[in-house]
Amino acid sequence: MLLNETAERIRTMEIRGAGRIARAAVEALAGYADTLDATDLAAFRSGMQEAAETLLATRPTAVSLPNAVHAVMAPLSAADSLPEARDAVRRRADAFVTSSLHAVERIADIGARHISDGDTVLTHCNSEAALACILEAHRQGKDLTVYATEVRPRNQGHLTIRALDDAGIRTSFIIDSAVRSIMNRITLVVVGADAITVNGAVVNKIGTAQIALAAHEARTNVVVAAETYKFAPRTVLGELIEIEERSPAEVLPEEIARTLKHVTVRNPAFDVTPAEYVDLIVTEKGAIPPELAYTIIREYLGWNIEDFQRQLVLDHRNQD
Ligand SMILES: O=P(O)(O)OC[C@H]1O[C@H](OP(=O)(O)O)[C@H](O)[C@@H]1O
Repeated sequence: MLLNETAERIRTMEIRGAGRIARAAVEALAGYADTLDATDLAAFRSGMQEAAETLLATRPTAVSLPNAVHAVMAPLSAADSLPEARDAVRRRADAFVTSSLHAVERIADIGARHISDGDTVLTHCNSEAALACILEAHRQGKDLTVYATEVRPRNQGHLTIRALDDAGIRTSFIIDSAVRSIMNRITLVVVGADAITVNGAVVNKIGTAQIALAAHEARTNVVVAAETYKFAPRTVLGELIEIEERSPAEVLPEEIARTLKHVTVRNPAFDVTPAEYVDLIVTEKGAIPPELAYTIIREYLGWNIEDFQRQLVLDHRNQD
């Protein structure tokens, strides 16, 4: 698929879900590298940089996107020739896709251990990683009931109930605002993540934070299923995760909005759940309490404090 086409499909959410977005982006970069008509290495690097920026501009919140793009673009600066650079992009992209799919499988195995026979699980949105845990627990023969939310305004809950139904899992479908009223029946909340900060806060689909708050009040555990590339290295520098605000037309039809003079329709797509409302984060490297998010950033994403200090110096120089 062409790079611009992939970017558009990510922007319109035809391709969605933090992991799927990351895999689609690296595949688009590899395809672009194969066909990029560059006469020398410098032209290739700048063409690839432009392509990376087009992809990064599609959706701002899911950190899997910049992490995946970084993984593919990193070897470009070390390459000595154009064929070597082209080859490195392809190899890195293939490796990312393989390891991403493998990570989801590992998360399913590890996450399923935290789901017990007889659990009533609440999930929100349509997370590949969270669903993988639930489906694996079911596959292992655990008797589960799942509550799935609708997920206004884009209705990702419809995808979730289809997947649960296909697997033969007993499922109740509820509107987002019904969460607190059914929380006393829920024994475990399992959700995905678009980004996890260094202090263990979880950025996920709008509504996750109030689900976690209701779970906290009811003393119900909250498990987050997230690959290590959902952890946000730059939050070590104090950078905040940008929360995407999507078109008001997703929430209220324009013909109605047009008649309302004093009403502004807001459509934040994500919210932030503080670490204190999260009990466990299941990654492909193991399950950790949110307080250990920094260890994932340091050990598995390969970003250490020296990298950040160098980055800070560079940022200051650029500002001067
Ligand atoms: O990577 P996986 O686990 O599939 O999804 C992680 C998260 O990405 C989705 O965002 P959107 O629907 O693209 O806005 C949801 O917020 C979901 O929880």
